[in-house]
Amino acid sequence: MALPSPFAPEPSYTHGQPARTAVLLCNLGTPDEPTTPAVRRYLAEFLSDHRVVEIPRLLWLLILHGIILRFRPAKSAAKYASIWTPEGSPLKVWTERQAKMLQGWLGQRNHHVKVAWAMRYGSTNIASQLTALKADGVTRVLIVPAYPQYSATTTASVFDAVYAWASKTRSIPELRFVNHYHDHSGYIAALAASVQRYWRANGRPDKLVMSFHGVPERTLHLGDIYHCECFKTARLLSEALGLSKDQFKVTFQSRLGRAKWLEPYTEPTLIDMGKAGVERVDVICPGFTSDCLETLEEINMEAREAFLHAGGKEFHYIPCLNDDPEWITALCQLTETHLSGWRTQEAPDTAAQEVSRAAALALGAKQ
Ligand SMILES: C=CC1=C(C)c2cc3[nH]c(cc4nc(cc5[nH]c(cc1n2)c(C)c5CCC(=O)O)C(CCC(=O)O)=C4C)c(C)c3C=C
Ligand SMILES: [Fe+2]
Ligand SMILES: [Fe+2]
Repeated sequence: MALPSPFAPEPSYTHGQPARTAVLLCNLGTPDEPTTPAVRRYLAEFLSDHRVVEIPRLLWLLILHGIILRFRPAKSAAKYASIWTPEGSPLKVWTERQAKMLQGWLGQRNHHVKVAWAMRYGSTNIASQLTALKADGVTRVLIVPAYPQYSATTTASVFDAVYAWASKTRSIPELRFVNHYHDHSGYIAALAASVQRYWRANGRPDKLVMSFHGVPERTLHLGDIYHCECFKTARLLSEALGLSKDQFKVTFQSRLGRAKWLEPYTEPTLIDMGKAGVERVDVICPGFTSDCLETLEEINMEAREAFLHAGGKEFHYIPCLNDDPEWITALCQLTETHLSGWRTQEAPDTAAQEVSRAAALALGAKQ
């Protein structure tokens, strides 16, 4: 009797076929709908990831299931409802659009590449998308996280999901990973152009606040490079805009729990500015490549309210790069660099095909 294999059977799909290359754009994930049960499902998966919360497992699971998942889903669902669009969650809508545009851009540059998108948590997950790509004959995949700054909490977690899928797969495609692009010239230029465009239309602020998603401060001491990469992005953006040190400020948002996170925190900083007589602030979130709950609700609603309440006069939110053509061009340059050597721009290697076809025939003849 044959023992069952831990790997699912699969066709030897690469046999005699030319290599097919894909780019998988991976973002964080979002609930399927802005309801308490859907948000609870999403948060349960997200916050159970040991990359996201690095404290002893048992203690954390008790806190997560005993406290957080009881109260947070309803509050978060109301926030999601305030930013939801007819097409769904903004994070999903923008990520899908970026993938479509990148497909077109790469196609125009004669790359024979399939561009897909996936989410680390929730629907359209990384495993299901990799399985679909493989079923489509893809043999090489470039993984592109939507995060310009590397963090173990986000980037490494995307990679974990890819490795987990690969560990259950017999024929693993060739894999490449983009770790970060916090200092990529195209990304910085796209950010600078979006700020300049905004300022041409709306005038300039007293301060530009660059707000990045926070992480626990402990991760910095444990060696996470995220903090340094945020500051490098901010410095490069300020240089591109010709700002002096007193014209901008880097802050960190979205703190969760009681531990110390990276400082200065965005909202208290804005409150201090409002109290100190700063009349106009413009806020940009360079670490988010798509608008989402954290930018549209936490910054453009909550932080706005806090600043104005503290005495500020004008609050302007500068949107994320979303479907900005300069950003898609940067994404195209970035992927092109990482695709090099995979010969996506050439016709399939017919000589190699002939050899493998001949080998297949010879094998067939022997059986
Ligand atoms: C322990 C908690 C969290 C860490 C660490 C963390 C890091 C981190 N997150 C992003 C990007 C996004 N986070 C988003 C939402 C979100 N983040 C956390 C917690 C941590 N994030 C929670 C609980 C939530 C859900 C919303 C809520 O209940 O407050 C999002 C938006 C998702 C959306 O659906 O719109 C993004 C994007 C980064 C880049 C990062 C570390 C660098
Ligand atoms: Fe987050
Ligand atoms: Fe938040």
